[in-house]
Amino acid sequence: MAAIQAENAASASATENAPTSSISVMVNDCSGKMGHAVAEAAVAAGLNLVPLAITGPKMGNSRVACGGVAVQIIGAEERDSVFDRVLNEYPNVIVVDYTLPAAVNSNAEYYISRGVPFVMGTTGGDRTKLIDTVKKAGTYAVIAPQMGKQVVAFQAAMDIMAQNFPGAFAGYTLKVTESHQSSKVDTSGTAKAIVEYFQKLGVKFNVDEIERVRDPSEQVRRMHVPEDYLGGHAFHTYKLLSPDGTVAFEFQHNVMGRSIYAQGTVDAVLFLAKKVREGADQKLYNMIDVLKEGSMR
Ligand SMILES: NC(=O)c1ccc[n+]([C@@H]2O[C@H](COP(=O)([O-])OP(=O)(O)OC[C@H]3O[C@@H](n4cnc5c(N)ncnc54)[C@H](O)[C@@H]3O)[C@@H](O)[C@H]2O)c1
Ligand SMILES: O=C(O)C1=N[C@H](C(=O)O)CCC1
Repeated sequence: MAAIQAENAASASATENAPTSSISVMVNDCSGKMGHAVAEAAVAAGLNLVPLAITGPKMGNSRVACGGVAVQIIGAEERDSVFDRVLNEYPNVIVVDYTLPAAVNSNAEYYISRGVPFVMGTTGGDRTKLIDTVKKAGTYAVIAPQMGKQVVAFQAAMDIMAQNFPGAFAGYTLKVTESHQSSKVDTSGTAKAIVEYFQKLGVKFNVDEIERVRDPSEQVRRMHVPEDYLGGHAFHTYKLLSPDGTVAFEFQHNVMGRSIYAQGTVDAVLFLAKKVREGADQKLYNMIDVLKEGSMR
């Protein structure tokens, strides 16, 4: 730990005067694709990146550079000792979780047990249990399957339409197609969230009907994903058709790379740090709450 801290002291000086350097953030797992993007964005924004992170069980014992900060990656089986060290060194730490669906609920329960505020960007798991557990614990958290601010704005527009015009599209059919990098193990959490709005609008559709495209050649040929982004993209198309086939709607949001999510996650961390400092009554937030606060960079 001392060696890593010494190595990071030099790079930390670059962010010494950053207005946000007082906010310490631990990104689990910054050796993963999204976690690494967030860690780099956090350092670039002047946050104090904790040089320790948790990865999958028995997958630790490595180091990863994030924006010039060397982070020691330790397996989840050692999380108690890791958090003992982190909480001693960074008592006001905020944790960011970009792990895997299988870890969502247990990781959230662990952060709650250690009393740390967290931003849960990982999708999947038992979302009802996740929300209920955090609500019951009263832990400060931002939980969202989509951290890209502009996509969240689209989500909010869908939410407003569903709240104001429930049943407006009753009888319409819906086709949802999502394409992500072939390594993505779950169905798009964003698509699942958007489907809930269409359901409130009266459309009969189940998340099991969402078409997942994961084959790279099909993604290039059919979805027109640029080859450079086959390893990191999120293309979503929603097609609505009236019962008599004479009225059609199509909504799309296509993201290449991970920058939009990384920037949104940093906004979520800054937002949550403010709520913790203020001792806000509300503890559990989503990304629409972050957008509504308006204090985004
Ligand atoms: N909210 C958003 O805007 C958003 C954006 C992108 C990705 N995601 C979600 O983030 C998650 C990760 O995506 P990715 O592309 O980075 O995947 P990835 O496979 O590249 O990274 C996942 C990492 O989690 C680690 N891990 C597994 N179990 C763990 C555990 N118990 N504790 C700690 N770490 C563990 C793995 O070792 C791996 O390094 C997915 O659920 C994805 O849907 C959300
Ligand atoms: O790359 C991913 O994985 C993404 N996951 C989120 C989802 O499942 O909706 C957000 C988009 C990218």
